[in-house]
Amino acid sequence: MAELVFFTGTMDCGKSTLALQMDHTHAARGRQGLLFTKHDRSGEAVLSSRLGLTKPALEVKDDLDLWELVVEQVTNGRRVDYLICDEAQFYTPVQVEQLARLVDEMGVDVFAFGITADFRTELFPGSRRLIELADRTQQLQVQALCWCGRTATVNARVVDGVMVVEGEQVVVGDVAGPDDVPPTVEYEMLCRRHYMRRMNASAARAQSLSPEVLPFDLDLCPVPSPRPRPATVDSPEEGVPGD
Ligand SMILES: Nc1ncnc2c1ncn2[C@@H]1O[C@H](COP(=O)(O)OP(=O)(O)O)[C@@H](O)[C@H]1O
Ligand SMILES: Cc1cn([C@H]2C[C@H](O)[C@@H](COP(=O)(O)O)O2)c(=O)[nH]c1=O
Repeated sequence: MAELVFFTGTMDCGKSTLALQMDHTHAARGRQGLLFTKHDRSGEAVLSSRLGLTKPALEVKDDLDLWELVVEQVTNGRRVDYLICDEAQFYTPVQVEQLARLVDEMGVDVFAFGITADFRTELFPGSRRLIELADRTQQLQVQALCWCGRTATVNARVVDGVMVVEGEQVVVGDVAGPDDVPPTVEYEMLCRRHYMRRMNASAARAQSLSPEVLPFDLDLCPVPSPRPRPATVDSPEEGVPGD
């Protein structure tokens, strides 16, 4: 039975990598699929993973009718067993409905990948529709970490080093690496607690270095280091005082 599955997680948790892996696995068994993406960081019509894999994909413009496209392919004699849909948060709700119809009426498996919420913690319209319609919504196993070591659940936007909570919903961008010079807009994954306090790594570091701050201010420990301490499964909060 064909399925509509939404694979989701924060930015940088491996969604595009999984998308390419699933394509590989299904293609290796002789199934035929189509790859779609929208606004990939690497440019138009490409599906790219931070692990270095890339593959050509069809760019989903707002006016693209996914139902029509697949029906046309099948009418022209091409087999379409599955669709890989990356950056699905950017698809329109109508396009998500077209994907659901392809599952139900054409028996095509649809594997969609995307983040659920934007930098304001509000759902993207495409993700909302996917959550509403998917047969299954699956959280990715690899989770990004906040600078404090907790599991990150929010994608914060950082402009010129400062976390912001207002602006356009869509601004294509990347997460910063430990040694990167920050570009104007970048994203940083935070736990809810530090998102609510507007405390990204650089803000926490700046506060901890301020002479006005008492050393026992519990909010400021630990000082964020370039590489966050991994949380353990048994005691994710161990050694993280202050919250
Ligand atoms: N040099 C590396 N070695 C191992 N893993 C890496 C490396 N660079 C990035 N990653 C991993 O790649 C994943 C991000 O992959 P990607 O598919 O691009 O994420 P997403 O599509 O969710 O934003 C993260 O889990 C990250 O830990
Ligand atoms: C939070 C947030 C993200 N985006 C953009 C930034 C990236 O280009 C993509 C997410 O890609 P990834 O493969 O999951 O890393 O979404 C945005 O436009 N607006 C936002 O609020």
